[in-house]
Amino acid sequence: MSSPIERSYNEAKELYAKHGIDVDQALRKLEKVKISIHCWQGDDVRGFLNREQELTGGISVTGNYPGAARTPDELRADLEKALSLIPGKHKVNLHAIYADTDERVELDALEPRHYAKWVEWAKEQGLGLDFNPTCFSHEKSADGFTLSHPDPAIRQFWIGHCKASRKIGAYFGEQLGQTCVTNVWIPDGFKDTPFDRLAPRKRLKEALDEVFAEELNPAHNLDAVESKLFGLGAEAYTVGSHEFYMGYGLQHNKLICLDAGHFHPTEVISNKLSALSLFAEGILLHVSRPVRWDSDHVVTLDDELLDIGRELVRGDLLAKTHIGLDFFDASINRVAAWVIGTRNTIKALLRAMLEPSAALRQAELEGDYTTRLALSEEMKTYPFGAVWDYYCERQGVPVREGWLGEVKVYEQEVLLKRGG
Ligand SMILES: C[C@H](O)[C@H](O)[C@@H](O)C(=O)CO
Ligand SMILES: [Mn+2]
Repeated sequence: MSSPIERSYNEAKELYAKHGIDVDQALRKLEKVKISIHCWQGDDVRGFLNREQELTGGISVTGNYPGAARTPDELRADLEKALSLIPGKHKVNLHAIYADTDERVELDALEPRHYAKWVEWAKEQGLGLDFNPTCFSHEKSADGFTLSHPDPAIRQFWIGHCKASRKIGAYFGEQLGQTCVTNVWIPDGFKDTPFDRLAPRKRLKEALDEVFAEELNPAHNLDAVESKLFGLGAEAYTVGSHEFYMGYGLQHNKLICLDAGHFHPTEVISNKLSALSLFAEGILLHVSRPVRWDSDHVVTLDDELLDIGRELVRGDLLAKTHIGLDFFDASINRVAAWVIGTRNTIKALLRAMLEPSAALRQAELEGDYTTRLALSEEMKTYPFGAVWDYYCERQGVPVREGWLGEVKVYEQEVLLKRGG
């Protein structure tokens, strides 16, 4: 006797099949997509290397919801809880400051051994790991510059940290058999109008050439560079603008990272994917939700997220796009934030896989924009939810809001006992 969810799924399958959509095949494709889940949502981007250090770099976490992770073990426990509520097998994205070590070690002296416990855990959990040098929240980034700093000594420190980070990324890739994406983002910029926009960019270009000089096995580590339009304290100018990193990434075959909050408020990254895909080695996404500014809100299933899903699926870009998340909300349960944001991102991909792409493409080619619009609009009320529910049930995770009760229990039994 099939379950109500299976019955609804079978009815939905029949409906989609009328448009030539093979739903089972879509789910097999979806199951292969790994989302890179960012560790820093779990503790408000504080890390463990220097917990007294305040968060800098022009980014900000608001809210004071209790129960933030305070140790690597607590963070791994919270990630495990979130992952148990998310369908599929994914990756966890670490920042350098999340080293699991009792040593007092400087950023430019970090080594793979400082992350051995993370690798051991990832192996147990069947996860991949991604990585990021942490070029903020440090005394040597206090004046707002790192790789583009005019002081050669400070520049060398950050170059050393980024070089060390790439080696750690390659260690992750080699140990886990899943390529690690090591993404460089720096906060460098000016609060007010600069006199010289060019010199910092020349310094950054030369610094990155040093950072990337060592050839690493691309099966183990892929480098990414992340642009940004502005930050708190860098409102007037950022050294690593989109034009800079698009140029650098294309010239040096680096992944180009598009963060949804890093462009003008009228720009969306979904609109950039198809063009960039024709020239870039690969794309890294930081799926986020800017509200008024690069606020890093938890992603909701909004039009932009749905459009990102559509662009990736319609353009067959999933193989060259690494889908990372980047939001940090301390006003809600942090495990719930991971679950909501990751499930929504996967939903957006599934929605895109359940559209009559051949019919829509044909209608457009024939100039039949009536059918294109009518069919696109009608598909919005096809029983996508029945397919999503079945996928969750088949993947062994709670269906619909069933996961929320588990997070609330975890909150009572674990998070609230941490205090703070
Ligand atoms: C913590 C991340 O490195 C950071 O959010 C970066 O990716 C970014 O988007 C800064 O605005
Ligand atoms: Mn980002």
